[in-house]
Amino acid sequence: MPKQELGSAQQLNALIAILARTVDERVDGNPDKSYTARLLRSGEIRCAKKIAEEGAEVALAIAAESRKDVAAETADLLFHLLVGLRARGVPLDMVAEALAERRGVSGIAEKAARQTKA
Ligand SMILES: N=c1c2ncn([C@@H]3O[C@H](COP(=O)(O)OP(=O)(O)OP(=O)(O)O)[C@@H](O)[C@H]3O)c2ncn1[C@@H]1O[C@H](COP(=O)(O)O)[C@@H](O)[C@H]1O
Repeated sequence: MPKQELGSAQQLNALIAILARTVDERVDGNPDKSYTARLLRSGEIRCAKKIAEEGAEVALAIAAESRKDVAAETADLLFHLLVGLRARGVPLDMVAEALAERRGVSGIAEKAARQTKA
């Protein structure tokens, strides 16, 4: 399988930024006309349930469906994650910070450090 291209990640990054802005704009949107506005209006628990549902769909797609289905389900999940983050008032900066803090730290080393502390 070819390695992930940096250009593809940058394209996804740009699209996520645009989508996050759209989600922001929908906070005061009309729930009769906007799915995002409706979901935001329905509260954090509803957003959380949608994320769980979409996450399970990604998992099923990865296990047993086509690559195209995996990509489509992942797009659904990313959208619902953005809505859930907005519903909880978690800015993308905070997620970026959490990811940046882990950069270069192996998951194996991180788990070992946690087990030493316990
Ligand atoms: N990326 C998305 C996106 N991905 C998925 N969805 C919607 O998410 C919904 C949930 O998917 P499901 O398969 O679970 O459908 P469902 O069972 O009918 O949903 P529920 O009744 O359980 O909520 C569907 O209605 C999809 O259309 C999206 N809706 C909107 N966007 C983006 O958000 C923008 C703003 O959309 P509106 O807020 O609707 O104007 C759009 O232009 C898109 O760019």
